[in-house]
Amino acid sequence: MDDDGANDGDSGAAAHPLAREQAHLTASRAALRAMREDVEALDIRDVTANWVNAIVLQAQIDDRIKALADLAHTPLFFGRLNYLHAPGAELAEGAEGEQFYIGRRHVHDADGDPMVIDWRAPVSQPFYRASKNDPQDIALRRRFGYTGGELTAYEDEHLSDPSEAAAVSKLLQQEIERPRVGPMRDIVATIQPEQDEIVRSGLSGSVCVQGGPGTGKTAVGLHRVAYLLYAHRERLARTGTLVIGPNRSFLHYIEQVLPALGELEVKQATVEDLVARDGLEIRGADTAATAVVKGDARMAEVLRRAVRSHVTPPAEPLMVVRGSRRWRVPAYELEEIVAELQDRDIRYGAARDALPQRIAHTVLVRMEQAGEAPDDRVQDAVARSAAVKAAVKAMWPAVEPAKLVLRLLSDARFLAEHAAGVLSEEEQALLLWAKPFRSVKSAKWSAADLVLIDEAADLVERTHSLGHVVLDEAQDLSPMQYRAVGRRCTTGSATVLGDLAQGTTPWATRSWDEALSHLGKAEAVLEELTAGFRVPREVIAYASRLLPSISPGLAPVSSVRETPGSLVVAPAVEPSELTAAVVGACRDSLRHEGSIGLIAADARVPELARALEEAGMAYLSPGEETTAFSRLTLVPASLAKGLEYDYVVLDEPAAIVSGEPDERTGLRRLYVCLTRAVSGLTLLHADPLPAELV
Ligand SMILES: Nc1ncnc2c1ncn2[C@@H]1O[C@H](COP(=O)(O)OP(=O)(O)OP(=O)(O)O)[C@@H](O)[C@H]1O
Repeated sequence: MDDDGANDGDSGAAAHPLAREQAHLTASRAALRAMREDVEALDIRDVTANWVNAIVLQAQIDDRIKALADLAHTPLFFGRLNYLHAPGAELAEGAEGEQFYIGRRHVHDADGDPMVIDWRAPVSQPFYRASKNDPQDIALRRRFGYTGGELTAYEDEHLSDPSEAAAVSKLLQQEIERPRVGPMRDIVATIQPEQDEIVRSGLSGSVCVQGGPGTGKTAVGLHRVAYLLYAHRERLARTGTLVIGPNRSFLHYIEQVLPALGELEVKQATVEDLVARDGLEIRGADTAATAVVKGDARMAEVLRRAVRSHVTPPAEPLMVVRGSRRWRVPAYELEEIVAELQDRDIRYGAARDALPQRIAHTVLVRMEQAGEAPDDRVQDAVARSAAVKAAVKAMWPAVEPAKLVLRLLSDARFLAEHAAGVLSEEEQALLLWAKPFRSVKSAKWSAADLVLIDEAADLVERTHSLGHVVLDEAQDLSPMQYRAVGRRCTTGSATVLGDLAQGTTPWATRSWDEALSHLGKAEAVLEELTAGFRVPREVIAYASRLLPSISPGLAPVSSVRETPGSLVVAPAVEPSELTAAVVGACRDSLRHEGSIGLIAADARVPELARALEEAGMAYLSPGEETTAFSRLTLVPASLAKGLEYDYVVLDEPAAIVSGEPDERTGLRRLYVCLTRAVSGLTLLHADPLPAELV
């Protein structure tokens, strides 16, 4: 057999393929070390003009050194491709094939020849996409297996050999099934073809991915950012990228993935972070009914009208005095200027800034007509004169966004004036505070209020737009929140990830078309992921019983994990015995390798926390990293979304359902909780299980 035929064997013989691959790994590591040493040896004393430059340059060098680190437990390369012909070369008869090792980052030798190719490079793409049906000029695809940082196995596919049957890769399966501990990790070695298409889709277009639990949406979103930064590094360094997730614990859970891929610059935030304003804290909460109205896209029209209502046509002519002369601009001319600015598609604040010069220009025209020869300085002086300033203030006063929203929520007449024909009287009543607040500072703003203020702020002054935004768990956003995210990528593109069946807010997304239009990305391409990488087949089948009630029409996930015995539904116990039974189930689960999540209705969490403490079992909060000391996390149902654990113990499903304002939301919350397990789910209950599950 040749180089590519044999599989495992002893690495003693230098000629053995495995030994040769190990030697390439050793050489690549040495080359990476040399690259790092080159950077470390840079002496910037002579090239920087001042200390600011020096600090900036040194920071860049430090980042580069960090990026060149060789992490002992992350394989430097995980695959190899042998092309039939040299890629890019004319596919002429006799053109030579080439061989590439695919890894997390580019490594070259002292001559600059590549030893490892970045997974994001175009030549790496067939590693993810080529198949027997479409070999993409690949003769051999080799996957490497590692044990504790050592290269110990490999597996070959001869994609262009018609005599070899297509087979499921064992190494791939093992990698997918590796137990989970700690934060989320990257999936560069095993990105699937349908995922890769999303990861590598172009920067100019937006993509929306509908996918059931565990289909890799979050993973795909993060790898897409890494890919875009590789393919469009300069542009995105200028314009910026952002990943938006539902809450802090989720962001903690995913925050390691991009740095592990060498990308340190990507910001992560919640929607609340985006709309946060200095000096305004969230101290209030809305009822569901009020929050629904505040999150409705029609609020944008109410705000638009309210902002524009500040423009008042002039009642009197304007008189500007210069030296011994007085210049008069009649009211109708001022009105024309105002009308012209109102018709233009510019922000309220920008129009206000333009107004003094417009008025001054009119005065200048008059001066010229009278035979004077005023220059730009005269125009500036007129624009800055007290008379013009006063006129501008009267016609186009400054609008403070928070004050405007304060007034809308406190002043029934002001609200009615701008909501007439847009919101019903009942809806207006829901918006008004029972006891109005006096000032922006003392008001108990809710999360939805800050989104309204953000919308108002954008009417006054254009929000800064980024180059690319990834929006995860999008299904929970209100239309007004979609707008808030959308204005942060007006000039860029977006990747929207979500699952309609996991929407647990009263305003949850009903259709992606609708959501994308609120986001301002109606042209986004809708993709669907259906292969599940997290939840074992038995467990996802059980959870999918809820689908007809929570999201009719959505196809169930088909799991790639065959784990017999992964689902245990314990018989009902007496209510007084439930907590003890749950603690016992946690103890049993801890006998397995990996992380354990105890998920319970929020209201049950304090009691379970006490019981765990009494039993002497240490536990973590969601998003906290598992340690040698504790692998058990106590998860309130409201924070379970997006997270995963090897083994999940699920406490009292009926309480999770009844913990939500309505039954559909309750069942959706339960669906989220049922789909967090990678290897096993144990369900304990005293109350009857929801009928939909039985
Ligand atoms: N191609 C893959 N190879 C290996 N593991 C994968 C692959 N795709 C996804 N996974 C793993 O499957 C798990 C679920 O992925 P992820 O959290 O991205 O799913 P999701 O669709 O966002 O789920 P949810 O809807 O529950 O938030 C993660 O552990 C992820 O690393």
